[in-house]
Amino acid sequence: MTYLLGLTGGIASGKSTISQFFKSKQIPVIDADIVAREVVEPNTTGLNQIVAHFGEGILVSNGELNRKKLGSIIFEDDKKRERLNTILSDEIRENILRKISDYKKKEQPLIVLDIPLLYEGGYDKIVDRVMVCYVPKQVQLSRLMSRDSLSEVDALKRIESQMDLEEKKRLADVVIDNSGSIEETLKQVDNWLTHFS
Ligand SMILES: CC(C)(COP(=O)(O)OP(=O)(O)OC[C@H]1O[C@@H](n2cnc3c(N)ncnc32)[C@H](O)[C@@H]1O)[C@@H](O)C(=O)NCCC(=O)NCCS
Ligand SMILES: Nc1ncnc2c1ncn2[C@@H]1O[C@H](COP(=O)(O)OP(=O)(O)OP(=O)(O)O)[C@@H](O)[C@H]1O
Repeated sequence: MTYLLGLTGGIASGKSTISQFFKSKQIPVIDADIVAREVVEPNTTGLNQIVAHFGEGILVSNGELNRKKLGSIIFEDDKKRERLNTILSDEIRENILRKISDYKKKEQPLIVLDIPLLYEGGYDKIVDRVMVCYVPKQVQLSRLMSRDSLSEVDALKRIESQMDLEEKKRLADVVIDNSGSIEETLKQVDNWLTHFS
C-alpha cells in the first residue's frame, strides 16, 4: 500500500522547504512546478499552444519559454491565466498521474505530491491526506517580495491569483505552521512523519 500525501500552501508559503526535508529522508517527491516546466520544453505541444496563443514574443532567443514574461502577463490578467491553465492542466495532470503510478509500482510506502494548486485542480480527491504549509498573509507577502524581488502590488496579485490560504488551512488534514523558524517547521513535519501510518 502506498500512502500519497498532498503538500500544498500558497505561493512562497514554504512548500519547497518541506519537500526538501522529505527528500532528505529518501521519500519521493513529485513537484508539480517541475512537471509544469517539463510540459513546456522546446518542441512540446504545450509550448506550441502557448506560442499560438501568446505569440512568438513569449520565447527567448534560444526558443525556450520566457517564464518571467509569461508570469508577468498571467498574474496581471485573470483571463490569460485561466487560458494558460486550460492549455497546460490536462498535460500536467497526465504527467503527475503517470509519476504516481510509477512510484506505486515500485511499492513506495509514502509519496509526496508538492502542488501549489492542489485544491484548485481537484487533486485533493486523489491524495490520501492533504498537508497545508501555512503562514499568515503578511509573512507570505514579505517572503515572496524578498525571494522574487517583487513590489508589494505585484506580490499581492500573485497571492490573490490563488485560493485564500486561510481557506486551504480550513480544508487541510494536517496544518504545518511555517511562520516561525525553519527548524520549528521541520520539527512539525518530522512529528507527522513519525506518526503518519
Ligand atoms: C507562469 C510561469 C511560466 C512562471 O514561471 P516561474 O518559473 O517564474 O515560476 P514557477 O513555475 O516556479 O511558479 C512559482 C509559483 O507561482 C505560482 N503559480 C504558478 N502558476 C500559477 C497559476 N497558473 N495560478 C496560480 N499560481 C500559479 C505557484 O505558487 C508556483 O509555485 C509558470 O508558473 C507556469 O507555467 N504556470 C502555469 C502552470 C501551472 O499552473 N503551474 C502550477 C503548478 S501545477
Ligand atoms: N520558516 C522560514 N523562515 C524564514 N524564511 C523562510 C521560511 N520558510 C521558507 N522561507 C523562505 O521563504 C521563501 C519561500 O519559501 P519556499 O520557496 O519554500 O516556498 P514555496 O511554497 O515552495 O514557494 P512557491 O509556491 O513559489 O514554489 C524562500 O525564500 C524560503 O527560503
